[in-house]
Amino acid sequence: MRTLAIEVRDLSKRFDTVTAVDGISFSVPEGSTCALLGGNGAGKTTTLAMLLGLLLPSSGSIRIMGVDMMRNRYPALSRMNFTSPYVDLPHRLTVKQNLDVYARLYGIRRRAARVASLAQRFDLEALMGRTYGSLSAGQRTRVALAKALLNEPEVLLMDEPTASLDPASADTVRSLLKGYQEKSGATVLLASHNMQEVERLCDTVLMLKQGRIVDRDKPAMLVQKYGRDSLEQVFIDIARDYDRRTS
Ligand SMILES: Nc1ncnc2c1ncn2[C@@H]1O[C@H](COP(=O)(O)OP(=O)(O)OP(=O)(O)O)[C@@H](O)[C@H]1O
Repeated sequence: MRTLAIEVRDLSKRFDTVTAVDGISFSVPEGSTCALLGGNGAGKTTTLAMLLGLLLPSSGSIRIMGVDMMRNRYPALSRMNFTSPYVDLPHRLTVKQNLDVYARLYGIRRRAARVASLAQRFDLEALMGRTYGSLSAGQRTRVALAKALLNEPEVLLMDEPTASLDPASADTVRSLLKGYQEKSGATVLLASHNMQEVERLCDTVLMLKQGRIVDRDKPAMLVQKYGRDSLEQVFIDIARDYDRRTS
């Protein structure tokens, strides 16, 4: 049996009157890629933020690489990384300075070589001297992705990794992510609204609705189960409360 890289049990998050995440349980086996899908406000970002320790859960447990994240997440954090449109990099530092600072923070050996190699992979070489704050949204996304791979994470959490990228850049980034995942054997959990991305990258899908997991399976199995041609149609069915038993 494969080792579980991520194990979430009965996880909930309440904000005053809103229950953003409502008792979800799931696990992600080591080396696999799992998608969190759901409409706006379904609880994807809140779930990822709790996994990263940015938000304290109201209840439940999280284990990442066997580490109880509620007790002491530090042994796991150095082996993880993340991208999120809600967490910015320092605007006044150049791209090169940003990557260098994070490489120091992560204690990377042979920093210059690692930064140069990621800059080349993410097509950042021409941007290295520019301040991060002066970049376009898509350029910032590429920098954030390079930053996320600096420490060669074993677990990668990604919130909308290609949201602001043009189709060609998004395609390149997906290939890079898939290549990294296959080469390193990393475990990836990503939230996305892009169904083609999910079908291409993910082994399993967790369908979230109003903070609950309403379905879970391999992308192809979901398409088959709902009698549809694509994951996009399944997503719309679930969002609109389609009852497959009556079809
Ligand atoms: N800090 C907060 N205070 C109050 N409510 C919050 C807070 N953060 C999130 N929520 C609420 O929790 C619910 C889940 O939000 P979350 O951002 O996790 O959804 P999401 O699935 O990531 O949505 P989207 O696809 O729109 O990014 C929403 O109803 C949201 O309004």
